[in-house]
Amino acid sequence: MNPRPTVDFSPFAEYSREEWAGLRADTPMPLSDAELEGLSGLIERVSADEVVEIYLPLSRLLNLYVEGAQTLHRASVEFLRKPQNKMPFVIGLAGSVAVGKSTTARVLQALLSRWPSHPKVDLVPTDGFLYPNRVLEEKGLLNRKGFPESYDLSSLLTFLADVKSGRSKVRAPVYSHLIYDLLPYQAIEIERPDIVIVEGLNVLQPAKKLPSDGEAIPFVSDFFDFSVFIDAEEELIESWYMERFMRLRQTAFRDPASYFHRYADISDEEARQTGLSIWREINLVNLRENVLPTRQRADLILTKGADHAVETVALRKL
Ligand SMILES: Nc1ncnc2c1ncn2[C@@H]1O[C@H](COP(=O)(O)OP(=O)(O)O)[C@@H](O)[C@H]1O
Ligand SMILES: CC(C)(COP(=O)(O)O)[C@@H](O)C(=O)NCCC(=O)O
Repeated sequence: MNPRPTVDFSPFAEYSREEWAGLRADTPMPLSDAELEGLSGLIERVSADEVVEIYLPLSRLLNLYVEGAQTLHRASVEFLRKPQNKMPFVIGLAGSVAVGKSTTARVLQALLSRWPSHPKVDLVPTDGFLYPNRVLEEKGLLNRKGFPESYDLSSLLTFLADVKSGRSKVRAPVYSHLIYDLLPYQAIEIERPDIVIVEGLNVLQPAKKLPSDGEAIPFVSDFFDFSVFIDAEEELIESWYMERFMRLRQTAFRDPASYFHRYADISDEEARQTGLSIWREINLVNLRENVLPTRQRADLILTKGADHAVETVALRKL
């Protein structure tokens, strides 16, 4: 008997690194070595190969989506015969703690802002929408930072609704990893952006009912025009988390203002144990319970291997 032909039900088309790199076409590499250096996070610089082979094709694809949305917006303004403000294109960027969201967000911001049709690209990390430590403590959530319930969801939704209604100036609160809390008098102000990149663990979470009135509320991702999930094996992410933790111990934790200052002077082994237990008891649990289950909701999944090198790219079929 002939085996049944296999049917591909996956909503994604998968590209190997080589196939994806070939989609760059003639997009020029717009970043100098010095700019790349400035963009990288704490430990390793993002390699020029990575930018050329992965992030340039992605910026080219996103440019097509953004220009398509701009054309559609102009057509509907004409149809409605009502003047409307500039409408930013919103990109959601999700994935585990330490998988490389903020580094990727900064690379994309730099690349996307080189296109003349969308030069103003703003970046908003969702940690600014965590409840302040005082509130987390009252709610018994101080050890659940990053879990869905640790965010002020209505404030995040209000921010996104303001951005997507074309308001000319919108402010987002700011979280500090140094003091491990919100910065009370600071805000990210975004003013008439072309693109907003919203980066955070939980941006693809399904909607929850707000306890206040039991009304159904939107998904955060309802406000996204495109979303990206960054994925990697747990062991790799743990090693990136630990590398960053041990490096911070020699840098930021030395600052007496740092919440983690007490970890600056303990032995390497004690620090390693502390970092590992924060990873295993908080961030890994959150990855398994809340973050990973949202992966299939993204429009594009970047899967990384060792050294943060992207090995496959899965793009939602249109
Ligand atoms: N593409 C990359 N190439 C090299 N190192 C990277 C890359 N992306 C992230 N890193 C490193 O991995 C660690 C975690 O990255 P980060 O962007 O801070 O993660 P997240 O925002 O997801 O917590 C940092 O030390 C950063 O320097
Ligand atoms: C601040 C974070 C929750 C990330 O927030 P995000 O910007 O992804 O919304 C995370 O990086 C973090 O610090 N988690 C807390 C783990 C701990 O208690 O140390």
